[in-house]
Amino acid sequence: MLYSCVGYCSTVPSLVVDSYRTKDSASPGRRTETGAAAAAGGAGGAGGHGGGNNAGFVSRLLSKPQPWEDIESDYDEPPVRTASRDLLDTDRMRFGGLGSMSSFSSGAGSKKLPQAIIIGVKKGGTRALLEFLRVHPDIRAVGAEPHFFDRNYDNGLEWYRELMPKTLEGQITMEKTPSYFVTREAPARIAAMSRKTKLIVVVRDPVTRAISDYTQTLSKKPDIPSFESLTFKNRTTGLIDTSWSAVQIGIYAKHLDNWLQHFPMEQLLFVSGERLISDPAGELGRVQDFLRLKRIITDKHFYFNQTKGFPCLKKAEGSSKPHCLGKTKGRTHPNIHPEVVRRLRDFYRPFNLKFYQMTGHHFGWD
Ligand SMILES: Nc1ncnc2c1ncn2[C@@H]1O[C@H](COP(=O)(O)OS(=O)(=O)O)[C@@H](OP(=O)(O)O)[C@H]1O
Repeated sequence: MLYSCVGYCSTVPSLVVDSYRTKDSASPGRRTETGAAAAAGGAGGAGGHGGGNNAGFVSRLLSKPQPWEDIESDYDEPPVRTASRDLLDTDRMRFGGLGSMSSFSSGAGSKKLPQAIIIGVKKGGTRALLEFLRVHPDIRAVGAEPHFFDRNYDNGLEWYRELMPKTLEGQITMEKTPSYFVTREAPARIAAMSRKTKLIVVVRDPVTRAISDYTQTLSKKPDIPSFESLTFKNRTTGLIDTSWSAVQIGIYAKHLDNWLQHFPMEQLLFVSGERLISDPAGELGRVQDFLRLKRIITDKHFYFNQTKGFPCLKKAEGSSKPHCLGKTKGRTHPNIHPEVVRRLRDFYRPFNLKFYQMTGHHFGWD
């Protein structure tokens, strides 16, 4: 199945470069990224904490108001273009994944708005989670990222519903668009669709996540400045540049606070990106419970592929063949100087602690 990204592929990366222009392009000075991707403890679910006082806490930790609107969403995933209704058939054909195709061609069932959405985080492991979930017979998901609640909202809910695969009674419709988690308008928009929507967030150590994010951009724009020069506002004082999206996305407590203004914590599930790699069946068990589905996806569905270095499916949905994610998932990260990693860890520590407190779960990043 071929994807295209009309209207985004060309414009989105240039936004990234714009944000780099003010930056120094000093040499990378890369050595090793330390402490990254360490397997964390489990993941959090309902914690019952409201978002009331968190904004004050987070803003005290940040030196200035953040330009949330500028967060770059340069994903690997094929986005759905801003489409008029007559483009929908083409879009349907591009929604890779046998699930959407088989639902489409079978003609059975009807299209429904999603009852559950993977809202983030970028580079957290969102594709792996969705691909694994699609194995479940009671889940039907869109392959591409609709970006409805951030970029395509003006197309209206009917446009969005049309993108969905057909489902039968009792089946859950899902999509994933990782940029929702950092989109200020997304919580209110999703709540306006349905206050009952279940929200899943795959979170990953924010330092590793930032490096992964940078690695992705580097793969597309090899001339960008070094990770180090983008990380600091002032290298000598060690002041972190929180306006750089790779840094900003990892301030999970701040983004979560925005969601808690519109959804109770019980409707959010936090999946550990680290555990999704070290124990995919365990995390999938939690997700199936959260979605009130029978635990059908178990450790029998996974094997560890030594070449890939990640868990893969023994049989992909609608296929009898083993399936690993593509080569844009599980890239080799550049070595980052340990001092830079340490500074970033120090920066994120209070936000991480706040996030653990809010979710009622310790993710083990510190
Ligand atoms: N099973 C499996 N196979 C391959 N990759 C896996 C898997 N599980 C989690 N991951 C991690 O997923 C990271 C990419 O995250 P996302 O899919 O959320 O990226 S994106 O935001 O949609 O671009 C990707 O990040 P990088 O390693 O930095 O490439 C992987 O570490």
